[in-house]
Amino acid sequence: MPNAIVAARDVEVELGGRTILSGIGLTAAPGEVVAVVGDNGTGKSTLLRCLAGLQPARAGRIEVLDGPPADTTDFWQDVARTGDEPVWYPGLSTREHLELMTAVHREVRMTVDEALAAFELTERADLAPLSLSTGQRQRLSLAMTLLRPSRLLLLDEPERGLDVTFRERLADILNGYTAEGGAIVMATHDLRLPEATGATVIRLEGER
Ligand SMILES: Nc1ncnc2c1ncn2[C@@H]1O[C@H](COP(=O)(O)OP(=O)(O)OP(=O)(O)O)[C@@H](O)[C@H]1O
Repeated sequence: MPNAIVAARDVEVELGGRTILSGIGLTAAPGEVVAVVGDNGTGKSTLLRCLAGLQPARAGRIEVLDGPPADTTDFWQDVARTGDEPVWYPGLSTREHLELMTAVHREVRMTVDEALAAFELTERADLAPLSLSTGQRQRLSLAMTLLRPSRLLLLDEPERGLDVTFRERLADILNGYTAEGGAIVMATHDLRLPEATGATVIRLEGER
């Protein structure tokens, strides 16, 4: 598909001798959101890892920004990902974790203060991440991902640990990202998030 930021066709993945994904395809052009849904163990995280170049596919074709995904610094210039909890740097506060992002990326999508406000962390800025609640830490992880520039967001269960009010706020934040021309592929168990972001839904079926 011309102009697609991510395009995958007939993706097949085997793990531990089992076929986890088979015949999976998706595309996301600038401004589009794809939500991958399905029961536990149906392969949502595996698919996101394939799109990130972290999991080889046994068959099929995946293109991200006109090339095969690869775990290289060039690739990660344009692609931002959340999944497992990031490594938190000992001794650095919530604010300083965001400042790290501004130090390593030439341009950022928002200032540290704007990110703290958008992710409702202003009051917690001086605490270490490990002193935050689970949901607050997830908000910090998302803030670090959304603060840096990217053209594609790969989000694995971005709603994890978030309360209902912030899940709605997250939909607004993601809509702001796509309005700027970014594309999003997310795995989610929250069916309101795809609806609120106008996502194309891909449902994975299979063994649980
Ligand atoms: N390294 C591995 N070796 C063997 N099997 C694996 C490996 N990693 C994952 N799997 C299996 O692949 C399947 C898909 O896992 P995956 O994490 O992609 O599912 P998921 O849809 O993201 O699940 P959840 O909703 O629980 O997050 C699971 O059955 C899991 O046990």
